[in-house]
Amino acid sequence: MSSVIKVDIPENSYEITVAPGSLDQLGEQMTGLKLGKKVLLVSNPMIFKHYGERAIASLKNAGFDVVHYNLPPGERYKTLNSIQKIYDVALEHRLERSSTMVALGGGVVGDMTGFAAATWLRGINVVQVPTSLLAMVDSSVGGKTGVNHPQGKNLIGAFHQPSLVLIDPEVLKTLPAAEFRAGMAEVIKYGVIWDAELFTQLEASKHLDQLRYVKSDLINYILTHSCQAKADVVSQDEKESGLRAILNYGHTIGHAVESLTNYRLLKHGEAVGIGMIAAGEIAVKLGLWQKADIERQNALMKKAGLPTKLPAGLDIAAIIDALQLDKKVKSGKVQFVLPTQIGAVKVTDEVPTDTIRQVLEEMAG
Ligand SMILES: NC(=O)c1ccc[n+]([C@@H]2O[C@H](COP(=O)([O-])OP(=O)(O)OC[C@H]3O[C@@H](n4cnc5c(N)ncnc54)[C@H](O)[C@@H]3O)[C@@H](O)[C@H]2O)c1
Ligand SMILES: O=C(O)C(=O)C[C@@H](O)[C@H](O)[C@H](O)COP(=O)(O)O
Ligand SMILES: [Zn+2]
Repeated sequence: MSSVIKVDIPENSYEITVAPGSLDQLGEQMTGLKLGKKVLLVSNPMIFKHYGERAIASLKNAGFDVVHYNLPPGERYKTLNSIQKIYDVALEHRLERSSTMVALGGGVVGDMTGFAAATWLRGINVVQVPTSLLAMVDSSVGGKTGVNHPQGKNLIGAFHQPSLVLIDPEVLKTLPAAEFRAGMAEVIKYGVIWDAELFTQLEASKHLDQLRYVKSDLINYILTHSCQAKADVVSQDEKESGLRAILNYGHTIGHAVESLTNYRLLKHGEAVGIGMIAAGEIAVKLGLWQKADIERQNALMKKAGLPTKLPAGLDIAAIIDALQLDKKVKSGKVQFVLPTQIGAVKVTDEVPTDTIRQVLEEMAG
């Protein structure tokens, strides 16, 4: 079963195709988009080993002239230094304004390839072919691209929408289980912030961490509902001047924890899950959310195999300080995305620091 979701942004509209086996149709799918002949496929060694040759064969069959480059794997390499290496390859192979970079990988490859494409020759085409659950449901859609600064997460970047997002759920078969679990945090996020029906479906599933092996329509349902939620939000507010901030649910504390632990202890999705629990607890303490609802959220997080406590030994004062580097900070005030019911959130800067501290202390591992 395949589905197409439209991201409707003036002058930047594109489609997200979710279709099993579609990796072999990459070239064909790109043909209709009137892109130039030259393609730089960016991946990492592990993903390239699994899927690189198939992607390249499909591109070549469709008449594209392809070179490829593998980034070192991992969040620690999501840096300007890695972007410089992509530029070097782009220069060596004379990528032109009409050329395309194809990101074949998880969110790290996607964010960096997107940023290189956004900035090379002041912007060339990018196609996202996400291979992790997280990249399929989140990072490949919406055009946020970038890298980390040594002091903080995603501090350098640009909005640059892809020309196409091509999701082949079959590639999830090789995704390590822990990565699948981490991606599920962003799926649960959509349930809490936007799509109560998705949330209920996740609650009804017995095999949240095994879904990619189970023969059921649920994985397709999860991919399409998550992409639809993101497309709905981004279509209304491409550059986060308002509504889009809700996609940052769990990220205010999540990003602080991720960068304070030097991207070594937690995967992005795990840190976001911890941040969602913290934001939920803050919402309950402020009387915005019912206890019964946060219990549902946290039960889902446990069922998905996600951590629910802060890593041991983290300095709570350092987390509170790091919140100041969040991109949502306005006039020095930290903004939180807080749930009000399953499927709805509000953004507020009225969260007392004492409440944040109390919640973090309760969550200390
Ligand atoms: N731009 C956005 O809107 C957005 C949204 C969410 C997250 N992000 C970013 O995405 C990144 C996290 O992405 P991620 O969770 O995909 O991590 P990742 O890109 O590091 O991928 C996780 C691991 O899975 C491996 N992998 C990926 N697909 C595979 C497959 N099919 N088979 C085997 N191995 C595979 C990768 O090699 C890597 O080791 C973070 O940097 C985060 O900030 C960006
Ligand atoms: O697309 C968005 O907008 C999001 O906030 C999605 C997040 O899951 C993602 O991690 C994003 O990169 C965070 O954005 P940032 O602006 O806080 O870096
Ligand atoms: Zn995220």
